[in-house]
Amino acid sequence: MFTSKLLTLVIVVKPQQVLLGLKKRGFGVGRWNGFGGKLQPGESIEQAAKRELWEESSLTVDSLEKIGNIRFEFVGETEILDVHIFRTDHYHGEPSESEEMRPQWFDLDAIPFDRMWPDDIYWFPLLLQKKKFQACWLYHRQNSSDWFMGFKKSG
Ligand SMILES: CCc1c(NC)nc(N)nc1N1CCCCC1
Repeated sequence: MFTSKLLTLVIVVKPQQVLLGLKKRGFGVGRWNGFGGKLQPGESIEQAAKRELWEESSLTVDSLEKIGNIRFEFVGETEILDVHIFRTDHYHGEPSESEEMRPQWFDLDAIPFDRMWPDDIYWFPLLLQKKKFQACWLYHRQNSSDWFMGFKKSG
């Protein structure tokens, strides 16, 4: 019996750079990623995305563009992560470090894919080209830390 957990992910883009945060604790610690997390009761996905962006980077946005959806299944686990991905090119404020994340701007030709989740290299180019995408990934542990990843037929 599978359950799915809704998660948000916001990628902030400016003409030649993308904003990523270094996860300082918890799930995905040590990886650079967009800003996001879980929904709170009564929140829409977009409201949660804006709240998480504010909490993790101090940025606020007027609008978010829904650009993708990726479902992650982890072999041996019954909870599927259903990640709704947003892009924004307009934001207010300056990125500042939070307890969760240390924000940093990266040139588009220097995105640290080797220190991000392994699936990102497949969909970041689509996000940067403003192409919408859907994906299903199957992860399974090869040893204590590494994750092997394969495409999983959607559905
Ligand atoms: C684990 C799912 C995941 C992932 N692949 C595995 N890749 C990226 N970039 N972000 C992810 N989330 C984004 C929502 C918050 C949890 C981590």
